[in-house]
Amino acid sequence: MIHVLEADGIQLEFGSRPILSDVYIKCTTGKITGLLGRNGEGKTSLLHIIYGHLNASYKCIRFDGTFVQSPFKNPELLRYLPQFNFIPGNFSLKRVFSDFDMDFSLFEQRFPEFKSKYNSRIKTLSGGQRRLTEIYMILKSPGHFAILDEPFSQLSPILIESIKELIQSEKAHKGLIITDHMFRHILEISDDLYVLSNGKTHKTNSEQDLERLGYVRSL
Ligand SMILES: Nc1ncnc2c1ncn2[C@@H]1O[C@H](COP(=O)(O)OP(=O)(O)OP(=O)(O)O)[C@@H](O)[C@H]1O
Repeated sequence: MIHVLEADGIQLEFGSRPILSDVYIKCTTGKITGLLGRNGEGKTSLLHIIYGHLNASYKCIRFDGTFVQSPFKNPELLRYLPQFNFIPGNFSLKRVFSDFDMDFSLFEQRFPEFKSKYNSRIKTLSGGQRRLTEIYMILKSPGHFAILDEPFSQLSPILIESIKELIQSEKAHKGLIITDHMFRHILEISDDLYVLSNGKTHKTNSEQDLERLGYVRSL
C-alpha cells in the first residue's frame, strides 16, 4: 500500500521576520523527495515543523489525508535525522544496535570497516563512521517516512556513495525527504524535487529551474 505525507498551509515567522508563507510538499512511499534552498531559506525549520518539533502560526501536516498534530510522537510514521549527531558519544555500537533492536552482523557485512568495532564507543569512530551509523539507524528502523537533514555533509566521496546506495535501497520500504547543500547528489537520487525560496516551495521539473529560481548560477 502506498502512503502519502503532505505539508501545506504553513506560516512561520521569527519575530517580525517571515520565514515560511507558501509551502506545499508531498512525499509518497517508494520515492525520494528532495528539498533544496540557499542558506537560511528555512529548510530545517520546515522539516522541524513537519516532524512536529517546531510550532508554526499555521500548519497542516497530513498522513494519508488525515491531519497529524505531532508526528514525532509516532516514530513508526515518521523518523528524523537531525543535522547534528544525535547518538551520545559514550554509547557503544553494541548498545546502539541493542537500543534500536538491530542486527550488527548485517551492518558489518555491508560495511566491513566496522568489523571488530562492536564494543567501540561512538566517540572513537571517525566523523563519517559516526554519521553513517546514525543514518543507518534512521533508515533501517521501521517507519513509513524518514526526514534526512544534511546526510552528506562533511562525508568523504566514498561514504557519500555508500549512503546514497543505502538510501536508494531503503526507499523500497518508505518515503524519504532529504535536504543537503551537496545538491548534485540530491538531484541524482530524488524522484521529486522542491526548491524553497522566499518562503515558498517551488516544484521543479528540470535542472534549469534551479537556475531560474536563483538556487544556482549556472549548471
Ligand atoms: N529559533 C530561531 N529564532 C530566530 N531565528 C531563527 C531561529 N531558527 C532559525 N532562525 C532563522 O530562520 C532562518 C531559517 O533558518 P533554517 O535553519 O530553517 O534555514 P536553512 O534553510 O535550513 O539554513 P541552512 O541551509 O543554513 O541550514 C535563518 O535566517 C535562521 O537564522
